[in-house]
Amino acid sequence: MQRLQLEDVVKIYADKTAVNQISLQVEEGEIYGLLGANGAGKTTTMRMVLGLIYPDDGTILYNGKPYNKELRHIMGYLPEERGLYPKVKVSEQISYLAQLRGMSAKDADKSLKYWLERFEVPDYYDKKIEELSKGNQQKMGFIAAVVHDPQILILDEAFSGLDPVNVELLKSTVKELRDKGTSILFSTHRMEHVEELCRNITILHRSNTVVKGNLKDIKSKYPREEVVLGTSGEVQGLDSLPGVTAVERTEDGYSIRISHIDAAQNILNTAMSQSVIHRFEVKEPTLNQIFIKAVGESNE
Ligand SMILES: Nc1ncnc2c1ncn2[C@@H]1O[C@H](COP(=O)(O)OP(=O)(O)OP(=O)(O)O)[C@@H](O)[C@H]1O
Repeated sequence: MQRLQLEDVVKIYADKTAVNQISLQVEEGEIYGLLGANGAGKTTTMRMVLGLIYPDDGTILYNGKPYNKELRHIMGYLPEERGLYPKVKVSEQISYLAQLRGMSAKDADKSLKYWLERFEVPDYYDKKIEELSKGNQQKMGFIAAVVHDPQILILDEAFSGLDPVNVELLKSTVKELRDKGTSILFSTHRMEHVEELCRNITILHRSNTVVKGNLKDIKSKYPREEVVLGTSGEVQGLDSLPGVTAVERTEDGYSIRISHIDAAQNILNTAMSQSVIHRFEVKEPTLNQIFIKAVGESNE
């Protein structure tokens, strides 16, 4: 089922088009990656989905229906900038936010306690936000976004400021929410997180959609331009093979840039005639490479 649908959504600020005809669909139990360079239009898109600002054109549907105020109860938002009041206690603040989203005081308290236990910080219940470290404030922001068990969760740089252990903790929580059916709009500049979590993505650049679709399909359409070669010793003449554009020595062999897939076979033959091969891989482009390429091409 489609939880969230954007069709040709436009937002214009004075003479600046911040979002130009974005269309995307997020299904039940899906994490959708919303990516883009700085100023591309991601936050504006998320704020429109949340009903904080209105689109100038296009439609946004939630479970097939247009926006109404009750939808606040089924949406959760972790903004990029800190959204919690520094001087207010975690318990008061998160419980208040949960009640604004339709929970009873008792259920809100129960859910908050569950999440604090889950993140192994039950003692934060009575702490003020300002007493917590930056990373732990981020965790409280995450709890504030999920405490009322939203159907649609919007995460903007959810893992920023977290140490690697906490990144893993939040990542596994996000996956669990997805598996329970939550639809997640996930925005980040960290492409490796997108590769791990998202099925479909949109890359925005200067308000326009420059790449959109299933991440695996997108990757298969971009040419493979890197060969990783593990060898027992040196291999001569790799840089003069046709289609080889750059050769770099690595710890255990070579990283070779190619302009065409046909070059891979010649590389393998050349290497085999001179050395024992313990690794040969024609690498799929990373999302980072695809992002840089797509944004660069659209600049041109
Ligand atoms: N309230 C506003 N008034 C005027 N222009 C705005 C406003 N909010 C955003 N913009 C402009 O709209 C464009 C998109 O901004 P937006 O904040 O959506 O980008 P973003 O993709 O979230 O960027 P970042 O990765 O830097 O957070 C930018 O050019 C920005 O300057």
